[in-house]
Amino acid sequence: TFGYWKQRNVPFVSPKPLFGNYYEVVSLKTSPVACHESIYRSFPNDKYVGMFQLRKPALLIRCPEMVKQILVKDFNYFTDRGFHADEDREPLTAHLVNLQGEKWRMLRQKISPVFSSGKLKAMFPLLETCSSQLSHYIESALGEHDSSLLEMRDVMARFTTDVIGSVAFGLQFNSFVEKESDFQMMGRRVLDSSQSSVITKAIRVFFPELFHILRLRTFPEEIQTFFQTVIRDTIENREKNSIQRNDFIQLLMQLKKNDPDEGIEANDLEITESVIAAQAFVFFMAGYETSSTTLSFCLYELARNLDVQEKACIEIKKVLDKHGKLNHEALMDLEYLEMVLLETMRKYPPVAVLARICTKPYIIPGTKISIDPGTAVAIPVYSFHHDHKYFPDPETFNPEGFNKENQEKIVNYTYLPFGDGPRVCIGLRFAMLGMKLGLSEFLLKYKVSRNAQSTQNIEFDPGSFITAPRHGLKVLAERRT
Ligand code: HEM
Repeated sequence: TFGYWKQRNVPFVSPKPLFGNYYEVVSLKTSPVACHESIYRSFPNDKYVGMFQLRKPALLIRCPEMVKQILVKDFNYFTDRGFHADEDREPLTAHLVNLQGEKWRMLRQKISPVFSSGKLKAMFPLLETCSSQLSHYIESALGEHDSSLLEMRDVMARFTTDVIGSVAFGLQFNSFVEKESDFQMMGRRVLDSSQSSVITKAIRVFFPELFHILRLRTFPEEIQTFFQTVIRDTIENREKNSIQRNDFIQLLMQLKKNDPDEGIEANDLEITESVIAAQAFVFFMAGYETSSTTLSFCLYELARNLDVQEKACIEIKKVLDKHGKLNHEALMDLEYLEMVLLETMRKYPPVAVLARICTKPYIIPGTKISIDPGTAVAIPVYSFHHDHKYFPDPETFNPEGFNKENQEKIVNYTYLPFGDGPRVCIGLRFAMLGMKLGLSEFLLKYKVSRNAQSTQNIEFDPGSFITAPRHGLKVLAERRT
């Protein structure tokens, strides 16, 4: 196995027996972000580098043109991520992120209209409720005090749990009131970053046959039962009582009934209750941590860059004056806040590496190098975002990098927080909308800054598959006067 790249004359990183180049990751000594970053930096003159994800050969891409080739032009050779769904034993894993080939294509085609701008606009009132709960919470956390040290990862996790719970599951979670709801607890268990969980996930991705033989589970059975029961009860309740609500569940139920709603194309895929449960589940899994870490990284940076914070706040007030409230149209006008969010995801892309797997024999364009089906491809988003070649002064937080003039200068396929091509994040617009709403609600009323107890430096969590701070993000919050 370890001769794979040598035989092909591809530069590669020397692997360790059994663990390949992932020993440090699996033993939680380093984060996946740091591991890929170190490989990316060790080969400054190469377009791609061979590596081994445990025993599986993988190609780490260093050249934007090749990124385009893989994500877009030659997508037909790289349709899957190499993650696995086991519909029979673990129906909750049969979701958009994991599904492969034709099944993924049909589902994506059916589900895409659910995220259209018209549908998102109709969902907006549900988001508004969550954002007003956010400011009630901050208000009570501040109480009589002028300022208070807040753990922003926790605050924003509550906000995004409420947002996604409301639109994906049709439930009011009240995460700001309850200490920890069953839902939050289940979510936390799914995202468990302990070593045993990391090892199980690694076996699932890199040794799917072994995973199956050992009858391992992606997560405990009660989690499966919990999410399925929540969806079943919601669907039953809505059908029985003819309840209509502008949320994802409603739209997915419409697909189940095969309602000929505008934009929804017919294909052979049957939308069952189990399919709905898996999608609602993945909207939560894919949307919750990504959005909440982005919001907390953003507030951490705003606490360090007070000029940026003031500029963002002035814009929010101006837009509020123009529209009378922070409605859907107002959020569309928040151009500077959008730049702030784009810069946050440049510095801290939640998904640090995009995964693809070669699905049919492929020759790297312009070479004679052949790649076999099953070979993994890793696109190191974090490393592109931190490469001086593409982003001058990458460690400085500077939203101006995304003003109209500078945005045009960004080299294509070097800025990829939501991925690209047919498998680009389906929740992109929804995520931007929710994050803008949470941030503008917050910044309108509160200021963030630093003191000796606030987080000074960020260390990434080695057990997390997304770019997350290891010890939370504390900032000082105070009321605006
Ligand atoms: C800041 C927030 C978010 C970020 C940074 C983010 C990022 C990403 C990235 C990088 C991918 C992989 C794209 C690729 O492989 O090319 C992805 C896929 C996906 N995301 Fe997001 N995401 C966010 C929020 C959301 C939300 C809110 C939802 C749902 C409500 C969502 C649902 C999905 C789904 C279903 C996929 C799989 C798409 C497919 O394979 O067809 N994401 N996301």
